Amino acid sequence: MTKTLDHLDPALLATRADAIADAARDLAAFGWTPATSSNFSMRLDDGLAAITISGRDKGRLGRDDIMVVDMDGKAVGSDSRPSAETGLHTQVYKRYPEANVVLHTHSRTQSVASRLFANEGRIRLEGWELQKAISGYTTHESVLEIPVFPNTQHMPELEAQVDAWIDSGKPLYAYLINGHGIYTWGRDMAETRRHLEALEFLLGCELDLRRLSP
Ligand SMILES: CSC[C@@H](O)[C@@H](O)C(=O)COP(=O)(O)O
Ligand SMILES: [Zn+2]
Repeated sequence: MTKTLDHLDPALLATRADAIADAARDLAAFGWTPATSSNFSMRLDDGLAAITISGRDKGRLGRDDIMVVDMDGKAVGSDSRPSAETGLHTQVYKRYPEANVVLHTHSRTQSVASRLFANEGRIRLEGWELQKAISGYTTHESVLEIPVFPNTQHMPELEAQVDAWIDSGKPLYAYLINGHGIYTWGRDMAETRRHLEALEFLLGCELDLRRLSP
């Protein structure tokens, strides 16, 4: 059955679109969304999410740059093309019912770290106080693993890699895609931004350590 927006409160969509645009403007100002890269979404209900339209300048989003998709990534009530990476967003909503926001950015730090750690397939973070910015982490002594998946333009391949990591029982709070960027999520926009900002900081610290260590 074709889904419609009939049962969706337009005020809810407008609020979510504004929240996405506000966050995107800030992240773009940090320089993390160069050249129309990056994509952002928020869950609307069990079956729908608001997501950025493909190819838009993420630093200048308005309500018209956000559309609705179902959990199969299909456009609902719009002829626009959703983000090319919509499948990675809906995957998070399907795998993590508590997740309501997904943020994907392409910062220089994220991009360089993904290349540097690609051979190891993961970045192991340990000993950093800021790990506690990730929900569920209460001490710098814990180990926070961020996988680095090979990049591909074929989303089902990427989704399969993410599924395999989750199915192996390992915790997943974020992942890098090699030469591409980072995906992270959370219960609300504040938590998700905290995750993203902490990870950006931690990846930068790891890069500095590699640069400075003899
Ligand atoms: C402009 S290059 C980056 C894109 O290929 C992609 O990785 C990206 O993040 C943005 O794609 P989009 O389709 O606008 O959501
Ligand atoms: Zn991307």
